[in-house]
Order: sequence, then C-alpha cells, then structure tokens
Amino acid sequence: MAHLPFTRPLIKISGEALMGSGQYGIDPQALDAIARDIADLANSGKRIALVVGGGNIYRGLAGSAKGMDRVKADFMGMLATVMNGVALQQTLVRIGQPATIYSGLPVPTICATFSRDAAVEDLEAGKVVVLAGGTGNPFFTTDTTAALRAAELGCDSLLKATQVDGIYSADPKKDPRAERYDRLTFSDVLARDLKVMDAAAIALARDNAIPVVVFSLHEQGAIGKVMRGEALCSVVGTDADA
Ligand SMILES: Nc1ncnc2c1ncn2[C@@H]1O[C@H](COP(=O)(O)OP(=O)(O)OP(=O)(O)O)[C@@H](O)[C@H]1O
Ligand SMILES: O=c1ccn([C@@H]2O[C@H](COP(=O)(O)O)[C@@H](O)[C@H]2O)c(=O)[nH]1
Repeated sequence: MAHLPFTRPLIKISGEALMGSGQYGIDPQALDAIARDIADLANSGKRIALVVGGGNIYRGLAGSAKGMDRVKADFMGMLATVMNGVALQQTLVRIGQPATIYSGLPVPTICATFSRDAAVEDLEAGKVVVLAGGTGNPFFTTDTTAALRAAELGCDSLLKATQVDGIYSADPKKDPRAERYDRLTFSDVLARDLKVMDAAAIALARDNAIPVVVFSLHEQGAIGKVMRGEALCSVVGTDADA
C-alpha cells in the first residue's frame, strides 16, 4: 500500500459511520474518534474540506419509496446532513481544531450558506471546512456534493470514508465472492457500473482530474492510516494514473 501524497483532500464522511455500533443517529464516541483523526491530519499541515452524508438519519430515496414526495424527502435528507455537519464541526472545535461550517441548503439561523470564496479563505487559514446540506438541490447525493465541492475548492483528491475497505466487483455486503480492486480508472467504474459512488460523482471527479480514494472508516485512526499507506483502499484515477 502506497502513501497518498495529497495535501488538500476533500474527505466525504459517511453518515452511517457516525452511528458507531448503533442503528441510527449520532454516537458521541464515533464522532469524537472521527474528529480526532481529522484534527491529527490538519495538524500535519493538510488543508481539509469535509462533506458529510446523512445515511444515519434519513435518505430521500428511502423516504420516497415509502410514499413521501421525492423532493420533500430529499430536503429532509439534506437537513439530516446539516445535523451531522453541526455535530462534526462542534466536536472539532471542542477538541481544539479550528473548523467552520457552510451549508449548500440555506439554513441561515444554523450556519452560513456555502460561499466558495469564504470556504477557500478558511482552508488557507488552516481551518477544517465542513460542508453540509448537500448541493442544496434534490435528486443529488452527498457523493456528488463531494466531487462538486472538491472541484470548486481546488482540492487535490476526494477521499470517500465509508463502510467498506474499497471498491469491489459487486457490493461486498451482498456478494461475499466480490473481488476488491486496488486501482481502477474512472472509465472502469462507470463501464462496470460499480455502485460504491453514483455515476454523477465519478463523472465530475473524472472531468476535473480529481483522484477518488475509497476506504473504510471502521478502524481507529482510519483516515491518517490510509494517507500514510497503512490501510487498504481503492484508488480511482485517469487511464494515465492506472
Ligand atoms: N462495487 C462496490 N464496491 C464497494 N461498495 C459497494 C459497491 N456497490 C455498492 N457498494 C456499497 O456502497 C456503500 C457505500 O455507499 P453509500 O452511499 O451507501 O454510503 P455512503 O456514501 O458511505 O454514506 P451515507 O451513509 O451517508 O449514505 C458501501 O457500504 C457498499 O455496501
Ligand atoms: O445534494 C444533495 C445531497 C443530498 N441530498 C439528500 O440527502 C440525503 C442524504 O445524503 P446521502 O448522500 O445519501 O448520505 C440523500 O439521500 C438525499 O435525499 C440531496 O437531495 N441533494
């Protein structure tokens, strides 16, 4: 496993990872562990932007499958990511790591609406920038948000911290015979319809030449470990990188 040379990563934190061993919501211990891992990385000089998912609270598709209007359900999903984002930013600040939060969905009583220039200024000042509220639009996901914000903020990589230790030939939670890949191209992921991230996110990362790294957040210090080449991951790049 190789050390990852990135200095300005955008890290997408899975909402489900915030549940810890629970089935729903936010586990304070899991939140604390993730925040400490991120703070260690920030202290090593990396400029870090974070996009947080909402799968521990609400997903629009699940809501609409049960009869909810899709657009309203997606707004509920985006609100879930605002809750996770506030929890993460507050935990970072509590442990001494300067951090700001912006939301793509305007909720001005809670936090500032996303501004690219303000977020870049915060990154340059060494603050961790938490990006909640998705893109602010229904029919998208926080993976697409992560690829979009990575391009807007000039990030050099998109690290997807999730439930699985990489990209497999099929969903490893459903197919125990699925094979894990160390390296893939964007075209591989799209052509083989590997559903670890949605196609819109992969296409945006490809078009902006932003490598994508998928790894598991389950181990203590997982983000630091993957950056130092001490944990499994799958790297998606252009044909030239592969
Ligand atoms: N080919 C594949 N390789 C790896 N994982 C896959 C693949 N296809 C589907 N998956 C599934 O994708 C999941 C990760 O994406 P998912 O959108 O569910 O969660 P997330 O983006 O990490 O965040 P959230 O919990 O906030 O929704 C993995 O847990 C895995 O079960
Ligand atoms: O731009 C966006 C981002 C997210 N949503 C909704 O939020 C939930 C939670 O995000 P996950 O990526 O699934 O963690 C998602 O299911 C959508 O309902 C959105 O509408 N627009």
